[in-house]
Amino acid sequence: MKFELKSERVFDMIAIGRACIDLNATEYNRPMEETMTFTKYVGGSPVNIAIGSSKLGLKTGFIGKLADDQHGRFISNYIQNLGIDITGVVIDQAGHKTGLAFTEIKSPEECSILMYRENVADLYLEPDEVSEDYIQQASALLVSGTALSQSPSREAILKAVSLARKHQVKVIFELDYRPYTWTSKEQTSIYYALVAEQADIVIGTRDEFDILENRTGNNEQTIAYLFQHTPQLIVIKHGVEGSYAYTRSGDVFQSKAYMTKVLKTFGAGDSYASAFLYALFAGKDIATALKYGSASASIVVSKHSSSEAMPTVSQIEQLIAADEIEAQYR
Ligand SMILES: Nc1ncnc2c1ncn2[C@@H]1O[C@H](COP(=O)(O)OP(=O)(O)O)[C@@H](O)[C@H]1O
Ligand SMILES: O=C(O)C[C@@H](O)[C@H](O)C(=O)COP(=O)(O)O
Repeated sequence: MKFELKSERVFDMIAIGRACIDLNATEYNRPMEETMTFTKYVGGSPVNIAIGSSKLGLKTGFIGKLADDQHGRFISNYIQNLGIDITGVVIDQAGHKTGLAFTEIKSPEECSILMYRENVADLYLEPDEVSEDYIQQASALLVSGTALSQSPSREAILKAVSLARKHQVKVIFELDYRPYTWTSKEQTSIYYALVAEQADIVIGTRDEFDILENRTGNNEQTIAYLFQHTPQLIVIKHGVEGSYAYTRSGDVFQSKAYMTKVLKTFGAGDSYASAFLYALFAGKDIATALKYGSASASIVVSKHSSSEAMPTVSQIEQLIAADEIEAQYR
């Protein structure tokens, strides 16, 4: 079964939200207190997904506010060099800073992120900086949940979603829950529900869907709730236990995670989303798209970064093919 995402537009997908800096511990397998050097990468879930999709061949754009500083210019140059359209990028004029994420890699199982997100430029995107002309040039708009955490970014996102719906641009909502940017779970749930109920595709981990629903639930309860509204496709990830896709027509698809030598666990979600969406755009069926997402995540968790490590189509296909051959001998 397929899910039609592609339409004849200038861009396949425009992502909206944050573009920041990841500083990943260079000496890993130790606590951050003992880490002396960090390697710099572009980071931030929505821009990571744009980077991954662009690397796989999607025509991608990005809407977001960047700080008018060295980090902002690094991000802008990096994504432009990858072929991501930056027409929708706005440069902050009020002295706000680029968000930083220091990542601690204590062991492959024990990773954490220390985020510096006070007065970050991305959360100052104004509604009037979101262009209707730009959004209508895309087949799909990818929205990050974190961008709903504060005004004026919150209103900018709500405007983008409403413009997308007006112009039949498919809305993909990546829940991307980062607790430190929110005041309360109650508040998160209200804004998450507002966008999830208007989205075509909702992607998140089981824990993130619990945040959306403000309860500890299960996948059956989630789909019963969301299919009363606009969503057509719901993807629920369960970490190493694999992931599920549910369609409004009642089909359920499942993919296992592809086991690998894990270096760190972060980056899994963004690489998963970019390859899953790429596969849908490429006309693959949903079951195959789940494999692409899972294989892509497996590749990224074995590497040091989230953005730079995003795989190519052939790396993903080789991993899936190798696993299928191996399965014959299991
Ligand atoms: N340790 C792992 N090894 C291989 N694949 C993994 C691992 N952890 C996650 N994945 C893959 O990445 C996907 C997303 O991971 P998950 O942890 O659920 O998302 P997030 O990074 O958004 O929290 C999973 O469905 C799985 O396919
Ligand atoms: O999203 C951020 O601001 C930080 C990311 O760049 C970081 O690499 C990360 O946490 C990736 O998250 P995940 O893909 O959801 O694991």
